[in-house]
Amino acid sequence: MTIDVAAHDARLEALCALAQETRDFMDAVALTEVGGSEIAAVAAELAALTARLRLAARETPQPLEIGADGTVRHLGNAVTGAANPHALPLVVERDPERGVRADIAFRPLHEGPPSAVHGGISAMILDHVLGQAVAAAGVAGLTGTLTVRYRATVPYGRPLVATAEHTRSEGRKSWADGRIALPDGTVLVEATGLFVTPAEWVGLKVT
Ligand SMILES: CCCCC/C=C\C/C=C\C/C=C\C/C=C\CCCC(=O)SCCNC(=O)CCNC(=O)[C@H](O)C(C)(C)COP(=O)(O)OP(=O)(O)OC[C@H]1O[C@@H](n2cnc3c(N)ncnc32)[C@H](O)[C@@H]1OP(=O)(O)O
Repeated sequence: MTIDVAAHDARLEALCALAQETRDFMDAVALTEVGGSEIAAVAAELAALTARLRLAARETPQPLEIGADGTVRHLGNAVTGAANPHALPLVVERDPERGVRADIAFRPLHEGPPSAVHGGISAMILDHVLGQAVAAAGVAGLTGTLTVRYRATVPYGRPLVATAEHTRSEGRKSWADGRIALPDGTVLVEATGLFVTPAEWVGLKVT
């Protein structure tokens, strides 16, 4: 079987653009003040679009890909996947001082308590960045436990920063600490997690 790489890449690019349009749509749904009949008309158009996409569908989102250089791309990931409308998407970078870091831009869509971000959303982001910190340390694993301390409510609509670092490993168990903070370093939520490397992942190098 031959794969047209250019067509494949162009399709994925189009899918990522569709996911971003979908995020914009979801934001608009959360904030709209248009009238009921207009809402019903938009819902009908949306249902027709959904039917078009379902004409050809996969059973799972875009898969995790590990490049020859060990870099990981997971376009279907719920936190980082550019092709997944659920994702912010978060862009996680290696931080020379602190393991990994990511700029976060929460939106009104993420509201939990009035005017603040849902605690489960913050926990999801922390789960992910802690996981990437242990992966960056060469000991990628699945979350065993995650402990979250909510110090202050998390605002949406303003820039925030998530950081995390691997702290230690014992056998297949690895620990990481992380936090979501204001740009001035004020910590809003902090977490510590234990990640277990499945036996079949031992030795896997991801960067
Ligand atoms: C081969 C292809 C690989 C492809 C993927 C490759 C790489 C991925 C690459 C990059 C990843 C990049 C970033 C990651 C980013 C984010 C991470 C997202 C994290 C998640 O969103 S992930 C979803 C939620 N997560 C789960 O879905 C886990 C479900 N669960 C299981 O899959 C198993 O449960 C597992 C694997 C956890 C353990 O299974 P197991 O059979 O390997 O473990 P076992 O029993 O042998 O225990 C060994 C030692 O760990 C201790 N231990 C075990 N479990 C523990 C627990 N929960 N708490 C505390 N300690 C625990 C034991 O007490 C023992 O400790 P001791 O050695 O001291 O006795």
